[in-house]
Amino acid sequence: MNEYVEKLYTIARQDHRLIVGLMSGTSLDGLDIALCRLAGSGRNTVLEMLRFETRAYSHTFRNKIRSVFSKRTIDQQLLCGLHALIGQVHGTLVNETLVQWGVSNAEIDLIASHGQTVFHAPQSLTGNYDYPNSTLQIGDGDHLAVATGIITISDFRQKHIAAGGEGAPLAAYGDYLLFASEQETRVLLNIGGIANFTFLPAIDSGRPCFATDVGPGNTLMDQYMQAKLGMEMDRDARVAATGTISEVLLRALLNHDFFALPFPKTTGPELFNLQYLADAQQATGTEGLAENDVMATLSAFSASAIVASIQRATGQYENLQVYVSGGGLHNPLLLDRIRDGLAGVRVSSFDELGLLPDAKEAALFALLANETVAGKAADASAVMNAPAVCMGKISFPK
Ligand SMILES: Nc1ncnc2c1ncn2[C@@H]1O[C@H](COP(=O)(O)OP(=O)(O)OP(=O)(O)O)[C@@H](O)[C@H]1O
Ligand SMILES: CC(=O)N[C@H]1[C@@H]2OC[C@@H](O2)[C@@H](O)[C@@H]1O[C@H](C)C(=O)O
Repeated sequence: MNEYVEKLYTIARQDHRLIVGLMSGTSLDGLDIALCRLAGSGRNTVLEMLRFETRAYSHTFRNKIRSVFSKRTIDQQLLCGLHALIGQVHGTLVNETLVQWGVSNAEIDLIASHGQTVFHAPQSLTGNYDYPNSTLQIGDGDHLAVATGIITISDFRQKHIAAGGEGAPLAAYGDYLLFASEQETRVLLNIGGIANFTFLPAIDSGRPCFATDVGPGNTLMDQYMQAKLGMEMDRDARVAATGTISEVLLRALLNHDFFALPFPKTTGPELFNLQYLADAQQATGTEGLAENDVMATLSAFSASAIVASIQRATGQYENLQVYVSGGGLHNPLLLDRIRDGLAGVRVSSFDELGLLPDAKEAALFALLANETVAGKAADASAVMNAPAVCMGKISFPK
């Protein structure tokens, strides 16, 4: 028998597993690395985060990814090269981080690698029904397995699509398994490049859970800051806070069919990009708006889309509790606007649920790998659009 088949069998039967979850999101800021201890599976899963670190990408590496990221026309040689390069870089970052933590590779049971999304193309976005829903994450898992000597599970989104989904948001599974409460109705809002939330009505209510993308989180603000001001982000909303919202531009930004689509739905920077902003500015004659006013408006755009979606999903619910994770949690202006828009609803940081907000998505992929080796496919069947599948492909180190 292949030694790794036997090893995987042993790992699957352990009462707990040490899994390194990896996430590189749409912000391209770096690789989130979460060392998690997972016991059990399904609704009995206990996830404990032991270590977490974001390893920032170098400027050069980030720009290499940007050369193909969410673009419809690209150089295929670059895409091919990046598929291998990202796998290698992630392998090196995991090795370095484990050394830094004083953890040996042999102690780790599995790596769970999301990879880098370079294009997301649900039919609802492309309008082209000759092709199925599709999404592409690169950074091949074989490179991670060989570089680290650790069995690696990667490329989680394809099975979701094969089973009828859009490949996202996969947060639905972990959010439901770990955080659905018997009595409390919860919205778990993640504000990354794209904002998404999981709606978890109290289990006792018997109502369906679902996870959906909402629209832009930080991506438009980041893209604008990079293009116009040469900065990676509007740290602490210093620029947006000095601007004035253009109501006419805000209305134009919010006027897109995506916002009227029923839940659950997904999107990406393929739609929410600088062209989207330029079109709205042109339609409203606001091309001359000062940069801080544009930033104030983009911040209001993200906040309004988030508030409207949460209200639409939860309208009739009382005692609603919103828990926020993702980089947008660190943007005070954005958070204030969301709180103002959701007046009467408790909006707090995700760490109230016992998990570091910045680490949530990386930990989620550790949980998905745990389900794949030790769970049952049907474990999240209470969630709408969460097909009962085990996700990810398994790479052996040899
Ligand atoms: N102090 C801060 N002030 C303002 N914005 C911040 C701050 N810290 C982080 N952010 C925002 O958060 C972003 C990173 O968020 P995060 O790491 O959650 O994104 P991601 O995981 O790449 O996205 P996604 O979930 O869409 O894949 C940054 O690009 C920035 O826009
Ligand atoms: C295709 C893709 O990479 N989508 C990401 C992205 O970032 C946020 C949002 O858009 C979400 O749908 C998803 O990631 C999270 C981890 C998810 O699948 O739940």
